[in-house]
Amino acid sequence: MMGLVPDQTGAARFDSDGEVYNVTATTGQSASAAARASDVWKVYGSGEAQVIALRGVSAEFERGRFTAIMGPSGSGKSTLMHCLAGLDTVTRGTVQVGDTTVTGLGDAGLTKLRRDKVGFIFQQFNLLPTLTAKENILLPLSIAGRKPDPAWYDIVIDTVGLRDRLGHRPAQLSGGQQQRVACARALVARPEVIFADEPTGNLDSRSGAEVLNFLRNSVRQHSQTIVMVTHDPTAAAYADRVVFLADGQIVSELIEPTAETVLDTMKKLDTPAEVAG
Ligand SMILES: Nc1ncnc2c1ncn2[C@@H]1O[C@H](COP(=O)(O)OP(=O)(O)OP(=O)(O)O)[C@@H](O)[C@H]1O
Repeated sequence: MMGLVPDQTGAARFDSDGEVYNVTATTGQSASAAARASDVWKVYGSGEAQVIALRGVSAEFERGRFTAIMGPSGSGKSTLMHCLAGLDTVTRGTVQVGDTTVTGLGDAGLTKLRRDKVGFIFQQFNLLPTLTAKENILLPLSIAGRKPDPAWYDIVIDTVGLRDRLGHRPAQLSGGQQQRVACARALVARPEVIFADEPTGNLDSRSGAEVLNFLRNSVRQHSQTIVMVTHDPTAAAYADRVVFLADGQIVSELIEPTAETVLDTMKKLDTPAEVAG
């Protein structure tokens, strides 16, 4: 008998033939969380057009860990990431990044949060075409009126392997190199947490692997916190932990995932008739 079993928090647990994936994402509170969602609901529209994108999501994203968010199309992955990063407002519930309560911040507070506490990596790179790689990397710090820590800047540039490309503009770089510029831009400010939305979605598998290795190393060697939305089980396997969403709820979690265990869990989520028992 397989079923989605509501737990005490109102979230669901994936239960299949005695094999239970514990959803520790929904329990307890730890001081080491870099980001936290508590009973987050997100409703778009109203009346017949209403969509409930998140239904009481509670999750913690530990400091110095790499977490992937997976789930079927429309399950709420991007919505959750946008709410965590202060790019979208929640309908109900609370979001915290470090010691900042994001929910309730006004425009000035949100701008400060995005400038000082979070870094972003998007599928489309989002580099400014008229700026060189170096100028793109330093842009968020320049806007904030901050200077990079020279030693850290050097580490970031060497880790992403861009030293001989710093004077190039995005159009003169490959997709993989452009995404590495975007990774360096996110890392150089040492944000509390980096949110990556399908960072390898536009890359071939080799460039994708380079970017993922770089992200994983920044977690392992420099204690960066990363939360990444992906559709790709191979990409998710680079993370320390995978949180699975289905229909706006966290339904499963894997620690130390492999591409196989991620794929296996996704297959179960993709067969709702079977899941519903
Ligand atoms: N701005 C919006 N207005 C109305 N509905 C929205 C909006 N953004 C997202 N939704 C809906 O909310 C639900 C969750 O969307 P979301 O983009 O978070 O899913 P996802 O898991 O990231 O999907 P995908 O994997 O396809 O990118 C979907 O049903 C989507 O249609």
